[in-house]
Amino acid sequence: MSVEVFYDDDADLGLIQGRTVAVIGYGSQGHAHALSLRDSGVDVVIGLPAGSKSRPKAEEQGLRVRTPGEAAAEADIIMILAPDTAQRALYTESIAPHLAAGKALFFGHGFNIRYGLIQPPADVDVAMVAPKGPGHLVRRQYVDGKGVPCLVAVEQDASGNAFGLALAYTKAIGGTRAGAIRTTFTEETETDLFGEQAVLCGGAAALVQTGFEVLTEAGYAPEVAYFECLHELKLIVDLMYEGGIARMRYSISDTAEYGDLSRGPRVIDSQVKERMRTILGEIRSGEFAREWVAEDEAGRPNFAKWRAEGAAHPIEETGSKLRGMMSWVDRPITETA
Ligand SMILES: NC(=O)C1=CN([C@@H]2O[C@H](COP(=O)(O)OP(=O)(O)OC[C@H]3O[C@@H](n4cnc5c(N)ncnc54)[C@H](OP(=O)(O)O)[C@@H]3O)[C@@H](O)[C@H]2O)C=CC1
Ligand SMILES: CC[C@](O)(C(C)=O)C(=O)O
Ligand SMILES: [Mg+2]
Ligand SMILES: [Mg+2]
Repeated sequence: MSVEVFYDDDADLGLIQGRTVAVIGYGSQGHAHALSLRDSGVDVVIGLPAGSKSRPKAEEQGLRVRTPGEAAAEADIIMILAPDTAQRALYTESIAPHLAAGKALFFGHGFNIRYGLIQPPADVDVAMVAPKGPGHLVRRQYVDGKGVPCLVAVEQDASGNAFGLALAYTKAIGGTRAGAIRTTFTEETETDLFGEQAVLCGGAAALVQTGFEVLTEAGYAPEVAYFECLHELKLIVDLMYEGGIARMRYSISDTAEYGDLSRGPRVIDSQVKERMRTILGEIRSGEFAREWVAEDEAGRPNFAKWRAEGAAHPIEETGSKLRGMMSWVDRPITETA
C-alpha cells in the first residue's frame, strides 16, 4: 500500500491516559469517542451548551458534562465533534479563550481548518482523528474488541509529538486495532466532500430517484420500480462492500452482468465524469465551502427547500408503504452503549 498504516503496537496509550480530553458534542461521533476514551482509562469531560438535548444522554452514562467553555478550560486535549457549521462560532466563543501553549485541538473532519474558518494559535497541536464509519459503528466495534479504521492527520505540530498523541487517541477509540492511515487535513476534507457529493449521497440519491422516475413515467408500478431502483441497491452494495465490484459481478446473473458492463458506462459517461471533475474543482477552490457557509448564515433557505422537495418525491411515499410490509426494515438506529 502506498499509504502509511499504524496499528496498536505503533501507538502509546500512555501519552493520553494521564490527560483530560474534552469531547465537545455528544452526537454520532461524540458519544462513541467519549465512551471509548473513558473505557480506555482517559479522563473525559463533555462540552455541551446548557440547553442541549444530548446532555441527559451523556449524564446517563456517568460522564461529567460542562459547558463547552468550561470543558475546554479544564482539558489538555479538546476534540471538536459538534456539527461542522457550528464549529467556527463555538471555537471563537468557547474554545479559543481557553487555549494555551501545550494544549491540543483535535477534529473529526478537516472542513474548518482546510477552509481557514478556524485559525488556532501556533503554540497548540492541531490534529485530526476521523473514523471512516458512523459513530454508532465506531462504538460497537470498540465494545466488541475491534475497531473502525481512522484517518489521522497533523496540521500543526507545536509539541513535536502531535502525531504520537493523535495515534494514542486513535488507539483509545479502537481505531488502531483496524489501522490508522496517515493523511492530511486537505486530503481528508476534499475526498470526504467529493465522496458524499458525487458518489455516496448526492450521486447515489439522484441515480435512485432518476431510475424510479424513468420507470414510473413509462407506466410501471411505483412499487415494482421501488424494489428495482432502491430496495435492491442494498443487496448490491453489500456485495461490493464485502468483496468489491468483482464480487458483486460474481454473484449476479450473467444477464445482469452483461447489462452492467454494456449499459453502465452509457449511464455514467464521460460527461458525468467531467461534471464530477467540476464538482471536485469547486471543493478544491473553496467555492463549495463559501457557498455552504453563506447558505448556513442565511438560515439555510435552499437547504430547507431542497430537503422538502426530496421528502415529497413520490419514491418516499411508495417506500414508506412498502417498508411497512417488511418487518425487518425500519428498525430505529439505537445506541449500543
Ligand atoms: N456522523 C458521522 O458518521 C461522521 C462525522 N464526522 C465528523 O464528526 C463531527 C461531528 O459530526 P456528528 O457526530 O455527525 O454530529 P451530530 O450532529 O451527530 O452531533 C452533534 C453534537 O454536537 C452538539 N452541538 C450542537 N451545537 C453545538 C455547539 N454549539 N456546541 C457544542 N455542541 C454542540 C449536538 O447537541 P444537540 O444534541 O443538542 O444538538 C450533538 O450532541 C463533524 O465534524 C463531522 O463531519 C466524521 C466522520 C463520520
Ligand atoms: C458520507 C457522509 C459523511 O461524510 C460520513 C458519514 O462519512 C458525513 O459527512 O456524514
Ligand atoms: Mg465521510
Ligand atoms: Mg462528510
